[in-house]
Amino acid sequence: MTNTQVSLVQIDNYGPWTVTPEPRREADLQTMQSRLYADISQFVGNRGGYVFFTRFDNMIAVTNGLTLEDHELLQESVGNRYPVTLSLGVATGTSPVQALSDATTLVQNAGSAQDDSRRECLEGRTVDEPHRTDDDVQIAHFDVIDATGQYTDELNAFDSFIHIEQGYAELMRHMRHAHDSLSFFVGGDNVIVVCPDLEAADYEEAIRHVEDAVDVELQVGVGRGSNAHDAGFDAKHALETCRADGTRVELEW
Ligand SMILES: Nc1nc2c(ncn2[C@@H]2O[C@H](COP(=O)(O)OP(=O)(O)OP(=O)(O)O)[C@@H](O)[C@H]2O)c(=O)[nH]1
Repeated sequence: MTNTQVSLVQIDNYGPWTVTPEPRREADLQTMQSRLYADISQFVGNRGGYVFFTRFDNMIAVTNGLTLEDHELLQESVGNRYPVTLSLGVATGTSPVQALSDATTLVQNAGSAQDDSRRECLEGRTVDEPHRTDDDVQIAHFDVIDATGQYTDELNAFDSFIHIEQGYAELMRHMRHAHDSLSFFVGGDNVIVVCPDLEAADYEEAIRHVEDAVDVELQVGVGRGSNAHDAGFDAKHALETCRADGTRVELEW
């Protein structure tokens, strides 16, 4: 059974910082946000986790395998190298949505996102040995079938983007409300979904739902593992099987 460890990463007091002493140049904010995301992705990824940029000021990570000491080191390292600091909430559970909700509550209870006195809080708990198992994390990797032929090579780049984003928006809402899962756009036509214990029929239903609602055709590979990388890597292999065999749903276990 899944036991997903989810970390909420929130930049402390970021809103006020972006306009103090006066509004900062947008390109500088975009550069800082994307470098911070890249750094956190490398730190978490080197330890087997995934982090998603989400809203950039709030990022969501799957951190099975990372300890609270790892989280502290991330805070220290970012605090030493960036003009902003991070607060972190960590929670675990069979439902990724519930785990994220608990992680969020921990950060919210420590203070407002725009409270100057709340800095570098670290709240929560991790899944530690001997409780870790090979199916703690379930990752589904969705992509749009033949996005290149349907959109990229056919429409202007912005209209392609609208189609892809519509598919993403419908999938993320449906997976959140019908299947207790967290979906994240990761570039191109790809969406990575952090799931509880779902079965092939659940993914088939979700794909049908998106096609009926917004006419975007998806395929999905699904993997399980003790951390996000292991589960996500199996999901990528399963997606390759979809591409090779023309199937819509492949589970790699
Ligand atoms: N983040 C991420 N992006 C990917 C991955 N694979 C493909 N992409 C992106 O998706 C875009 C489209 O690639 P594909 O999904 O292979 O192309 P397609 O035309 O949809 O073809 P099929 O998937 O075979 O139906 C690429 O340009 C990349 O931007 C992946 O594993 N991770």
